[in-house]
Amino acid sequence: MDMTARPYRSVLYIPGSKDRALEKARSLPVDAIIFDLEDAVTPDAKVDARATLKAALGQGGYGNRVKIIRINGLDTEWGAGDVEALRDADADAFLLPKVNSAADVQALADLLGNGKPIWAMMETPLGILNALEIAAHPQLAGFVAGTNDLAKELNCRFRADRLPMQVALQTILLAARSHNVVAIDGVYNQFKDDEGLKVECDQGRDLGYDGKTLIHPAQVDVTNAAFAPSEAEIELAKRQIAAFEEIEAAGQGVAVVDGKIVENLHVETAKKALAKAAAIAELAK
Ligand SMILES: CC(C)(COP(=O)(O)OP(=O)(O)OC[C@H]1O[C@@H](n2cnc3c(N)ncnc32)[C@H](O)[C@@H]1OP(=O)(O)O)[C@@H](O)C(=O)NCCC(=O)NCCSC(=O)C[C@H](O)C(=O)O
Ligand SMILES: [Mg+2]
Repeated sequence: MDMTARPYRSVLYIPGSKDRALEKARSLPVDAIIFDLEDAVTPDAKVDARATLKAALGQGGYGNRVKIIRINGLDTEWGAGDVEALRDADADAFLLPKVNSAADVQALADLLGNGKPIWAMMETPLGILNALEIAAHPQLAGFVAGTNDLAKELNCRFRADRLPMQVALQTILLAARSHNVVAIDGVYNQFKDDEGLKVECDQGRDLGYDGKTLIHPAQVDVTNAAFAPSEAEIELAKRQIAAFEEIEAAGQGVAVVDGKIVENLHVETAKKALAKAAAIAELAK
């Protein structure tokens, strides 16, 4: 299931129980929203949150943002009820927490029964080790790294360079790219620290992630900028394409731009960057 043909720079979690946040998100320049029924909602608010969220989605106003509902795990007392209550809601995908295997994805697919795209939280050691089979599930369209749960499960420390997470982050990405699945990086918990957020965004972008999950509106601008092609990247892409076209017309296969070779594959990357910039500009209209 291909949901990759659009930007996912910023993916904001909104507690499904909070009217004010559900309202606020209608005006935020995020590419996608995760309407959360899991960790952002306390147990005593979980049942009521279903109706709150269904009403907000029914009311609409989220424009071209991708709408993803994160349900509670199917092994909890709320998971199946979440699906029952929201199966027909106006959402683009359902996000399942703590996915360990393709069988977990299939269990949600069976419950949904409507073929809706499924996204998986990648946040357990077993889930990471089974990333490839999870990505291969025909209904699976997106991965979200759950770096808080992963840190808890691994018993690793939070570090600015996320060294203990690298194997997991890269495994998620390898599996996603093997099966045309969207890959979104985990949250940055210190939501008032723009500098630290930028460092982590840049690392996620360097690794190849499509975007980052956010917990607060203050994180949107830094993230959108980090996951968009920069002016310099756009300018370079245009020069690479032009240079390659020129040498190709002369019957050659390798151009040189700024002292570096440019071959067919680099042109593909350059064209992708321009297409992404155009898609971002289109979203802003
Ligand atoms: C972190 C927060 C609890 C902070 O809330 P608060 O103190 O209310 O923030 P502000 O007063 O600064 O809010 C300013 C305005 O912005 C709105 N707001 C705040 N957060 C959001 C949001 N996420 N989406 C939309 N709007 C939001 C407030 O309503 C204020 O609006 P206004 O009144 O008009 O000025 C809070 O930000 C929060 O609850 N964030 C979400 C936390 C969350 O979703 N957690 C679960 C996801 S993270 C996770 O589970 C990761 C994964 O599973 C893993 O394992 O890693
Ligand atoms: Mg989690």
